[in-house]
Amino acid sequence: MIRLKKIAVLTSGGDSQGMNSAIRAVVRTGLANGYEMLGVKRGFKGLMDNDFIPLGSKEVSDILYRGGTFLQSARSEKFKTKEGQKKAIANLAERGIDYLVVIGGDGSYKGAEVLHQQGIKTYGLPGTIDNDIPLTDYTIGFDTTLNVVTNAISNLRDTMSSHERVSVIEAMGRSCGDIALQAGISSGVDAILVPEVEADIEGIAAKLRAGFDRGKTHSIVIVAEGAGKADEVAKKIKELTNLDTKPTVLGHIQRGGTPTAFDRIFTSRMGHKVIDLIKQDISGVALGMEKNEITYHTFEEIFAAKNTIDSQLYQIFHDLI
Ligand SMILES: Nc1ncnc2c1ncn2[C@@H]1O[C@H](COP(=O)(O)OP(=O)(O)O)[C@@H](O)[C@H]1O
Ligand SMILES: O=P(O)(O)OC[C@H]1O[C@](O)(COP(=O)(O)O)[C@@H](O)[C@@H]1O
Repeated sequence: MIRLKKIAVLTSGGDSQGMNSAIRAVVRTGLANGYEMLGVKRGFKGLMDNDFIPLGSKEVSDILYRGGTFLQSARSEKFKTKEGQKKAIANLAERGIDYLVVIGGDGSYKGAEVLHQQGIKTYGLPGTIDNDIPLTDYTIGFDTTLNVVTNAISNLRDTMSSHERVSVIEAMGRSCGDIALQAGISSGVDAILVPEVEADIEGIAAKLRAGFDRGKTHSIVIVAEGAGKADEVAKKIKELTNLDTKPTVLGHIQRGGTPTAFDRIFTSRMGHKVIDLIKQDISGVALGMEKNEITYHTFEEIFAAKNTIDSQLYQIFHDLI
């Protein structure tokens, strides 16, 4: 009897909207190409705990439009140890898994790369809302998060305007300001603080004060979490302007919600492409989108590349305020 080749898929690190759609695309395309498909629960933790489930077409129905990940996600310190990795590799061997697809952020890519170095054929799909992975224009969930943040800012603007206040909104992004920058542009905010650029808080405060003196009824400042805390920035602005300033931390609300059409199509394309790479026996690579093409690079290339703020967008923002 011919043994079908086996592909396992897992989600790791912070979840992001579109992970379910990505799992569905990998599974359905894999099945259509004659592979046996399995899911691993709770990321690398499940690999070490031998927590696998068979995935047929039915198991991935009704998940396309759901946020989160039905395979669950986790962060695991134990997997960073040689002992943890040995356990994971032994479980993969025992089950005869030929290929492993890891959907997660840059930390998860490190995990995928250490397995690849130890002989496992691994693939990365960029699952993080932060958009902080080099060599891809987008990560899974980033577009959905932008829409969530844009809607949240719109709600805040209404009440800030009625009360003539300044709103300081903290968005996610520990080392990358893309959520703050792009949601800031889409919302027409007055100032953006990102971790990649040193903030001129006195200059921002002076502009906000001048705006109110001209008759503005509200102002919005968006700060990426890696650039400062909303309450501290709000306190400073209040001190410098004497304007009523309120902090809001958007928190995990940003990671939820049904994925946008963009995230669903993006993940469907990557799921399709990863099976294509498996068929060609190309491994140790992560996928992404560059100039609307689905592309791939080795993990090493991705780790060597630097993720920088989009200077053109940053300039566009400053020319629009
Ligand atoms: N250097 C590493 N070696 C092995 N595994 C790693 C390494 N860095 C991260 N991981 C694994 O990937 C998981 C997810 O990474 P983390 O940085 O928390 O999230 P993300 O993948 O979203 O960036 C970690 O909990 C750990 O199990
Ligand atoms: O949900 P947690 O574990 O508190 O992590 C919060 C972090 O997760 C993120 O949403 C995504 O980060 P990762 O890509 O590292 O998972 C960050 O923006 C945020 O700082």
